[in-house]
Amino acid sequence: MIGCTTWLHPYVFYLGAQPACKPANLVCVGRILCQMVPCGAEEVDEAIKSAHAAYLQWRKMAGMERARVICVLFIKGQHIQLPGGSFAYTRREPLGVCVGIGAWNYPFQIASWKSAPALACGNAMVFKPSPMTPVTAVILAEIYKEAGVPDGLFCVVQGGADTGTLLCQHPKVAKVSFTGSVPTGKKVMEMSAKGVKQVTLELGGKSPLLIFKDCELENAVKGALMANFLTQGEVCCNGTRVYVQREIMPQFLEKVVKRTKAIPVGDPLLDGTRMGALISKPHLEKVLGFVSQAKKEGAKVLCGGEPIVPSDPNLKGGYFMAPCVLDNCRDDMTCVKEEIFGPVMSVLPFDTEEEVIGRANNTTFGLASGVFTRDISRAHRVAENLEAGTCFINNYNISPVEVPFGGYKMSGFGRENGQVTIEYYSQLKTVVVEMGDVDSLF
Ligand SMILES: NC(=O)c1ccc[n+]([C@@H]2O[C@H](COP(=O)([O-])OP(=O)(O)OC[C@H]3O[C@@H](n4cnc5c(N)ncnc54)[C@H](O)[C@@H]3O)[C@@H](O)[C@H]2O)c1
Ligand SMILES: NCCCC=O
Repeated sequence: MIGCTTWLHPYVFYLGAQPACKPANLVCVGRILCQMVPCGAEEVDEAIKSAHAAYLQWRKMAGMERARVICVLFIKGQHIQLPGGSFAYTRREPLGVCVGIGAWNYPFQIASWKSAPALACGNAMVFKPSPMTPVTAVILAEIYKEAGVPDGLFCVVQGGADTGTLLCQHPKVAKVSFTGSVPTGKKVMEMSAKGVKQVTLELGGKSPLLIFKDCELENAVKGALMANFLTQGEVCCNGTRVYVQREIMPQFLEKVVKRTKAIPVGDPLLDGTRMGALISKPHLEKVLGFVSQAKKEGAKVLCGGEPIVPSDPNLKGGYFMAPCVLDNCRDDMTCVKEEIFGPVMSVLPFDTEEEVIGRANNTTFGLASGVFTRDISRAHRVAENLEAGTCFINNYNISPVEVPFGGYKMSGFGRENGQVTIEYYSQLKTVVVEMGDVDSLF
């Protein structure tokens, strides 16, 4: 299998174990979508070697040539004039074989956000999806192959922590781009440090959303729902700490609860559905555990927070829950401090701008943030003062690929998307050119 675009060990992957079933259904109702055996040291080594062989050809191609198969961003160096007509220039060169390790919540998007800029900059990539979502990275490999990406340049290896460890420790790997939780991110950074490999870390969050009394309330309510319930709340940058200025709290809660109760939960392949099942039974139990803990600590459940069985008998056994709004929250509660990664919104009152900024920043995370206000000066002042990699003004969870995305503090470093990504998938070579004689001291 060396040299193929998709790294599929014959014993690794059984796609379509139940071909009559729709994938989303299979995930929803807990039936088997596919089975796989994790890649071990031998397969990981073969995948990296095949990626390296492809890289040696790919790196020599001009951007225009690579653009025939992948839409290449403008990659350019600088010209620097020196005394006496001499000059220097810089070249942006690829790093080599990059590793991508993905989380389960946005499996196709994560694989694309990492591999597309990596390949565009002239690198190869070996990608390991989460064992919870092994399929879509393979589909991406097939798309690349169809587009003309050379064999071996984008390889998919399957597996969990052990396979991820082998990838991070492999001496031929130049960079690891990781998306996942903070504890795993720390391990990835530690392993990469031993080999002095570059790292990008896209980690978890507990982002604040600030709603001022001068906001357009309907938009703020819609924004709060987008910030909490998109993709069942399994979104790293969700604004799950919703700070609402005290004067508008009653109206806000009434509207937010009414809309939350009306969210259609069920089969995500149906047009009318707005929320599907959570990723797994243990994850559902973990999210429900956060709701129980919140109640014990004094929060009031205004709606949701319990498992639900949709009326469609095909969905029985799926990991569905009713989206939840928690009132009476305080900053010291577990539901306000920890990432829940499910459809649970914690609402907290505030009085002044200064106070709420201090509270919003009082966290080790710093992935995203949001503010709803009609006051343009306040909006930009708040955006400047919030310690987060993104601040959404009068909306939430907008992530087009043209716009850089990434964290502050323990939410990670490095950026994905936008022109700046080039800096994270290339290295700068300086070439100094002497136009006169050598002025030697010796
Ligand atoms: N910032 C972002 O862009 C972003 C995007 C999506 C998800 N996330 C975060 O991801 C988390 C949820 O995803 P998860 O549960 O899959 O995270 P996770 O950390 O458990 O796993 C992420 C990936 O790391 C692999 N892995 C586990 N142990 C490893 C090890 N020791 N060495 C190398 N690889 C290892 C896993 O197999 C998986 O592929 C949440 O915290 C969420 O906020 C962040
Ligand atoms: N909006 C992109 C979020 C990816 C993280 O979960």
